[in-house]
Amino acid sequence: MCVLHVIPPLLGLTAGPATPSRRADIDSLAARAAAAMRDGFAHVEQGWLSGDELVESRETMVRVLADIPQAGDDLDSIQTDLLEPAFRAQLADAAALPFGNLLVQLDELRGGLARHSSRSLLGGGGFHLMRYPPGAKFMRHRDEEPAMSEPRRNSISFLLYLTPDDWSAADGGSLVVYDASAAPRELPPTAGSLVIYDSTIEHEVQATRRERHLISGRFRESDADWSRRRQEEAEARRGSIR
Ligand SMILES: O=C(O)CCC(=O)C(=O)O
Ligand SMILES: [Fe+2]
Repeated sequence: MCVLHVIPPLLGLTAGPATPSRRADIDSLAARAAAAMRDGFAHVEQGWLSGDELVESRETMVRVLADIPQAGDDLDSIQTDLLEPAFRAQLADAAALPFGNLLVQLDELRGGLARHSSRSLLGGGGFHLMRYPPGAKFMRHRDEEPAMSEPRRNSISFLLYLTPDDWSAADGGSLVVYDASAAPRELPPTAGSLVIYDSTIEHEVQATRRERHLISGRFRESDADWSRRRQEEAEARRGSIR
């Protein structure tokens, strides 16, 4: 996998605030995702991005990737700090930030998830622009290893698919999630869909037959908060068994 750290080029997208109705939608989404995660499931929100927002995000993705050398047959993952408000603040022209409006909405989502899941989510986290060429796949993994300890841990992951509208089963590239469902769940990368899951849930990507674009992001916690929360959750489970 090709991992590059880039200062994203400034592209002409405006970073207007999320509208009040959109904010209410995001809070409701956060509540539903937090409830799913509490029960050990990934949450899938179909059509989270649609219309102009989806088109603009796809165009931005293609423009940013066009400026970066590509690895060829392997999947490219371009790591950016765009989810970090401090990083965004230091950019000369904040109004021309790539993914500006989307980033504002993801800040709202982080706040909503923190409230509804009682996690002390930190600002920033990974914001990866991913491109799978035909034939690429991603082996089974977790975005956070429970056994490891680091100052900052991935807590909640999200995947936002910027695939073509006419993605079909024949195109492959499904995400397979090993969550609390009775059997692994195969989720096609439907355009504009957003998948939210606890970063410790295992998942993989089946081989795609068509170029496949997405944004893969992480909201983080400090290790101390992560460990305390895990312990409290384990105690609550023991309490409910008794
Ligand atoms: O490509 C996908 O659907 C999943 C990507 C992924 O698992 C990751 O970025 O950690
Ligand atoms: Fe992953």
